[in-house]
Amino acid sequence: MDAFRLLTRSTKLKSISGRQSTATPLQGGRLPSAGKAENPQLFRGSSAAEEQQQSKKRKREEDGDANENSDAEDDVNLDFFSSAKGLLSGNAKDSKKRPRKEHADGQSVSDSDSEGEDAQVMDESQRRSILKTHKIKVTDLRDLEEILPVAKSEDATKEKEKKKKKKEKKEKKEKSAVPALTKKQQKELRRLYPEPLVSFQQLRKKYRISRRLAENIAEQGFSVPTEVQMGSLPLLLGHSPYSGETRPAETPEPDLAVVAPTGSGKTLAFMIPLITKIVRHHHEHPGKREIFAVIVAPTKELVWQIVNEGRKLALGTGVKITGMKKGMQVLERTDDDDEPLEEEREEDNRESSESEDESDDDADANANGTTRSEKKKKPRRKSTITKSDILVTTPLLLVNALSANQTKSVAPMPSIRNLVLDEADVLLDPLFREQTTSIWSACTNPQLRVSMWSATMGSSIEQLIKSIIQDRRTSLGLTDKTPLIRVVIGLKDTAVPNITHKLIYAATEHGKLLGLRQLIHPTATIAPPETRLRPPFLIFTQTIPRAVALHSELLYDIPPEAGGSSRIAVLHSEMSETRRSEIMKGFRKGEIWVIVTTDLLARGVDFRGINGVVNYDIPTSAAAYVHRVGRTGRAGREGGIAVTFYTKEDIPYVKPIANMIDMSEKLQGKPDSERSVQKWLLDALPDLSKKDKKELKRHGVKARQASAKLVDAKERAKTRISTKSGFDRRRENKRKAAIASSRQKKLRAMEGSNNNDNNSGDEEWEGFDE
Ligand SMILES: Nc1ncnc2c1ncn2[C@@H]1O[C@H](COP(=O)(O)OP(=O)(O)OP(=O)(O)O)[C@@H](O)[C@H]1O
Repeated sequence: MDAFRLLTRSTKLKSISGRQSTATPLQGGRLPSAGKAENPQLFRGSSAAEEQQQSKKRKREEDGDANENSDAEDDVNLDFFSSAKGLLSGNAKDSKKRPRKEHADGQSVSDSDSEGEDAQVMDESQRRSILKTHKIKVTDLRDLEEILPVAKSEDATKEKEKKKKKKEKKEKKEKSAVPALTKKQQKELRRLYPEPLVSFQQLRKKYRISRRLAENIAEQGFSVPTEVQMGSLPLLLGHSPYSGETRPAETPEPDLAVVAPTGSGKTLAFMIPLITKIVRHHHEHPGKREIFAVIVAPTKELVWQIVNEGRKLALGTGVKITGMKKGMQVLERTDDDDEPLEEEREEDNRESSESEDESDDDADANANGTTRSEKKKKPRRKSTITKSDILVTTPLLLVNALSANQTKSVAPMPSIRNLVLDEADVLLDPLFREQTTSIWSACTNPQLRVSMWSATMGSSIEQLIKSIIQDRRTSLGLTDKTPLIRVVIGLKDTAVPNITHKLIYAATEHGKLLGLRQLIHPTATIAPPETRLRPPFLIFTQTIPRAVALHSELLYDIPPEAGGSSRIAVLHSEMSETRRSEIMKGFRKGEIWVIVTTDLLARGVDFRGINGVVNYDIPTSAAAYVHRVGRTGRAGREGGIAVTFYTKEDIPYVKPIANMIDMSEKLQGKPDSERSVQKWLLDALPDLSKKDKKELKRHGVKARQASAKLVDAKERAKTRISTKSGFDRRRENKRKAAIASSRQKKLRAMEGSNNNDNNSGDEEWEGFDE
């Protein structure tokens, strides 16, 4: 027997996330592309189901004394608010008072449920323990006054007794009730411990999702829910955050803000509840089809990915999911303003054939029993009012559709009950904010629920969300108090914990190119093994011209016997939809190995087995770093690497990235000596002022900006992506110009001779070209 194994039998090489110590990506079997991830969960001790069993066992052993919870947070003494707290978070103290009742509740549910263990209700210590193990944190974001209805109503009664004499005093009293709590107490008051989803079987047994949907989930090979699914599905499917009990009819579905790592399965987490709700809606209103939910995503690539994922889940459930296209009509209008221009109609037809999903059936064509070719022949107004259940769109496409290409005010969409903002922080960023809020306010249904999802969400975004919700309530005159709940998985705004980070100083632009070549060439011996890249991988640049230039530099770097230039592609927003879609397909099929791109592919796009990400140009914010590198290490896959190059020009901007890498490695439990960012470097890098951060986010590193006006010629020369000398480049440019002018001449000469042949005689003959 291997002596080392024997010695280490009982030793777990544990990192902070409870994972086994990671080996280098060179060990082929551990590459993200090596196959299916064993477990998609990022934070785990044992599986959630095991955890539930262990927890039950512990509980039995403790013989009803489950209240001796070791969780430090339980020690908070909140006598003053005991009734409200018990109602809201059901804390340990409160459960001490009501163990029998909770037990009795759990019993009654399991008694009435014939489907066994999965349908049983967990007690609070179990819920806390599982949520803690999986780093799921649920918080009520409402104002404390709203969270404390009991305390408030008691106050109100007292005031009534005093016959409303001291109105000012009362307000003072109400206000001072909150500051009386310490920050810790307030925090604990906001914390919720909803029952997590421990297995996908529970979806059917406990939350009564449709049989077909459950089958579709299983067919896709999803066996264990990820943390974001564990935490958010019960909230959205009808489990009350206030206790372990099934949500009473009067408890509304909350608005939800979810911050969970990249690749952690957020799409599934918002799709399952939507499909479930719509299936129920169809059941209650047979024959009625209207747009029930809108999902907004920032790029077309992400829109079509969501459509495709959604369609796989909705197969056979009767739920229709449509991707928004230019010129598509989503509302019935009585005026003629929506009649599209001829070119729009053409574009619409073109996009239909370009969508990533070949089976992209137009909702109306299906509803009318017509084929796509028949549809094309018909006038558009009669055939394209979308009768889909879920519409997936970019903000601009929908705003244009609702405002007759921004010639009218945005029309309301009262049928929408659910609005999902995927990559919510970017949708609420100034770039998209106006469009997103227009869509939000167009959803006038009083029962609208909004859910917002991203791997990063700053506190300013949370504040913005709260104020939008409040403004909407005021403008629609709504009195409901739908809670806004936040679910955070792991540490907020950090990179996914299962990838290796490398920050490499390349000094100059030329140095970056050399560095990249060393990474790509499998035969290069100078490349350190842990930073050698295995395809498929993505390379990010700051601008479109830089992506194009880098692509043409790398075109011949992959040997012909391995497929040569066909293996590498460039993808950016100025390319045609068809080409973009072809490249995405080619990459997914494994025909293309490397994509050089801009931040267009930084968010949301899911290529399951990407082995690495190269930040050829540094990302423009820490959040952008999190999203870019999150294209690898999806669904818990280990072994992905993220390489970031920086040059002299980047030094003033690189600190937020270096900090982010350092924090991620700390969380991974890497010792100081193995960190890719050494402490001396962190100390030496200059801090970035708020203003500079903003500027960087908006325009990127100045020297690389696409706009010629902003950068002088000398600076631009420094950041040019090319290995050719100035002399060679000038010579080549001259040669290209000579060829072009000769072609022109020939063309003109041919046109001249044609005209002569036709006896048109309009143009002067310029003689033969030599
Ligand atoms: N329970 C699960 N088990 C295994 N794989 C899963 C599970 N849920 C989702 N996945 C897979 O995980 C991958 C990432 O999912 P998804 O694209 O929804 O991530 P995300 O959280 O939206 O990421 P991003 O923040 O980058 O948008 C997908 O390939 C998806 O099929």
